[in-house]
Amino acid sequence: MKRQRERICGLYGITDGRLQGEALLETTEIALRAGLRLLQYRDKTQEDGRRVQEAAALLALCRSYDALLVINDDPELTRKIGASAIHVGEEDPGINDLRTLLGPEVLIGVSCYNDLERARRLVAAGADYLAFGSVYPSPTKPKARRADLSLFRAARPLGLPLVAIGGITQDTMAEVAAAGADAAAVISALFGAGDVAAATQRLQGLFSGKARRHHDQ
Ligand SMILES: Cc1ncc(COP(=O)(O)OP(=O)(O)O)c(N)n1
Ligand SMILES: Cc1ncsc1CCOP(=O)(O)O
Ligand SMILES: [Mg+2]
Repeated sequence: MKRQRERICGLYGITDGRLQGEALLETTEIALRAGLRLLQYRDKTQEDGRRVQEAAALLALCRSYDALLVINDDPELTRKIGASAIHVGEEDPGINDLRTLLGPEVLIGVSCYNDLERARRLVAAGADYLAFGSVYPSPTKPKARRADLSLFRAARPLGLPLVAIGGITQDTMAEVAAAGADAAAVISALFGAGDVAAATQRLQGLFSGKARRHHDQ
């Protein structure tokens, strides 16, 4: 199966590490039922047994909604459950090692922070999407480096889908889309919302309403 870069668009939900087990699966299904089609499993613990169980269950759930599951950080977990996408940052394994372990068909997303040179290098190395952020102060990762929204215009010629991350809420979603991001990755404003179904629909709608059609630019 070919890497599905066109699926990197719109609302990109990332699981909240505070949700585990049944609560994680139930909340994720609420978001999927409300229309989420791109999900990252992000769990920064070392609790491998639970992580394998949760990731495998999320993969089955995502497939039943025709959603793409991306695994954060962990190539071994990606391989073990047979996921078709992984996200890595500067402290994670590099693209060459990932291709050796996971093969040519797995989609690889990379964190570029606020660094266009890093983005250029990772395009050359074979990345499938580029993430920039934190575009706003992030409640989940308050110490994350900040990145300006102007990066999305600057990175457009690199030719890959562009993801914005960090502190994105209903108040800022339209601005992120208008800046030229293809997708907006969200943890707190989605999985921390009182009504996850309503938040999914609202965030997705705000993004789609302002998304640029890049071929028109
Ligand atoms: C879509 C997306 N963008 C950026 C990140 C951050 O990755 P990283 O810098 O490796 O930090 P951690 O998430 O691993 O703490 C991401 N996970 N997803
Ligand atoms: C993983 C990560 N990398 C930069 S900010 C961030 C967390 C995003 O979460 P939130 O949407 O709650 O700010
Ligand atoms: Mg990482």
